[in-house]
This record gives sequence, C-alpha cells and structure tokens, in this order.
Amino acid sequence: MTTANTHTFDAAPAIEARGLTKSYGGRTAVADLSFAVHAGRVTGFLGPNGAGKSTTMRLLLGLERPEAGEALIEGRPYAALIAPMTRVGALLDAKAFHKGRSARGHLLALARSQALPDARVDAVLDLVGLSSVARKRAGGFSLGMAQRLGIAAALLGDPRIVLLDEPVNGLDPQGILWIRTLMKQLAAEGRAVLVSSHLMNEMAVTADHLLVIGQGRLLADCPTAEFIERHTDPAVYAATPQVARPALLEEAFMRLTAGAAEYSAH
Ligand SMILES: Nc1ncnc2c1ncn2[C@@H]1O[C@H](COP(=O)(O)OP(=O)(O)OP(=O)(O)O)[C@@H](O)[C@H]1O
Repeated sequence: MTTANTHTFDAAPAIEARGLTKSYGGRTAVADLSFAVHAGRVTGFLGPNGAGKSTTMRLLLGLERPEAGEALIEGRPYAALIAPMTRVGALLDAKAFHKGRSARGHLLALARSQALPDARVDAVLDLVGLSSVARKRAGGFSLGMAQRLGIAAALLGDPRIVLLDEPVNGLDPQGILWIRTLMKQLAAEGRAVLVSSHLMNEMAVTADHLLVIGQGRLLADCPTAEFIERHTDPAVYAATPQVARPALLEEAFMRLTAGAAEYSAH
C-alpha cells in the first residue's frame, strides 16, 4: 500500500542532518552541522581525531540528543521509524556483543528482538563469511572477526541505509578489500552507505562522495574526485596522471584539516 506520506519520505535524502549541535561539558563536539547523504553511493565521512564523526553517527541513530537541530533518516527522526533495523543498520563498536554468546546466538537474539526472520541470521553470517564459526563464542573472536560480526548485525534487517564507523579498523589487507567490495556492492544495490575512516587510500578508492568535518563543523561536502582536485596543490595535481590521483586524497585532506586537528605536536 502506498500513501502520500510514503511518497514524501521516499523523496527525502536517506540521511539528513539539519543544524546538528552537541556539546559535552561545555565543549562543542558537533556544531551546526548540516548535510545530506544519498542512496546509491558510498559517502566517506572524514575528519581528524575528535572531529565529531562518532558523535554525529550516534545523533543520527538517536543514541544522543542534540542541543539544537535534527537528524533524519528517510525524513523521520530515528525514534519515529517503524522496524528501524529494516531502515538503517549500523556498526559503531565492533566489540558490542555479549562475550559468552555464539555469533549465531548474538544475531538470533537481535533478530528476534526486532521480529526479523531467523533465516536472515544465516544469510548475513554467510554474507560476512562467518558461517563456519557461527557456533563459536564471539568473545574469542579476533578484531577482524568481530568487525565482520558487527557488519552482519548491521545488515540483519536488510536496511536501505548503512552506517559504518571505522569498519576497516584492525583488518588485514584481505579484510579491507572485502569491506571495500561489500560497501560498493551495497551502494550499487541502491543503498546509502555512510562510512567513517582514517585510511585515506582506502576512502579514495571506495567513497564516491566525501563529507569532511573538523572540530564539529562541515569543511567539505562534494564528490571525492572534486575534493582531491580542489584541495591538492595545483602543480602537483596537474603533474599527477589521472589514474594516480586517488593517492592525492591524503594530501588534500591534510591541507584542508591542518587547522582542525584536536591534538598536534609542536
Ligand atoms: N561521551 C562523551 N563524553 C565527553 N566527551 C565526548 C563524548 N563523546 C565524544 N566526546 C568528545 O567530543 C568530541 C568529538 O568526539 P568523536 O568521538 O565524535 O570524534 P571522532 O571524529 O569520532 O574521533 P575519532 O576519529 O578519534 O574516533 C571529542 O572532543 C571527544 O572527546
């Protein structure tokens, strides 16, 4: 059944932040942040340590309340979503599971709490390559396995929007390649993927679009190729063959965020 409302929400961006503001103990973590994240592409969320990326993700997921502004998922605040895991899936903290449970037990408990079919558990275990260890205690998992389990949990509800906070942290090259391929596949299926990372080379080849923040403020919101062109030394950019330009992202990022690092040595 379609309603006028459904149509309105489908037209909304997958994710929208409008004037989001949050501080802790008088210190601003996110300041008047506005952006939209669209379906069908991987959006990289970049910023130096302490820039406010995780805080923004928690605000989007309704885990924190903003002092001002609003965070919308397909046009609604997270708290107003019906069956939220079927709308948005997130990996925030890979180790956020009951250590004594098996991987399958953890996912089954999650699925049942959201009235999702048990069959989804086996589907996502297979998708992330954990089927063979599904009955093993998740507490004994390596960081790479825990990341995969966290991604399985994020995808459990087959959501149209996926938020991943540093999903490649601690992964070996094979794992990093796997996540890159998965994120591109999710976007190609028409989903919105918002991913934070400090690995510039990885973001350069994965993200179609970048949101860059520093000290809680939006510094850039544009396609990755445009970001590199705009923020690289023009002479270096011109001298670099097109195929090698993704490697310039790190330099572009450093130039843009030079004044926005939370800590720096002098
Ligand atoms: N629960 C909290 N209590 C107090 N301060 C917090 C809390 N969460 C975040 N902050 C502060 O808010 C700012 C933004 O932190 P946040 O973790 O969102 O940044 P980040 O961009 O995700 O950083 P990183 O790249 O290091 O993970 C930092 O100054 C951090 O110390």
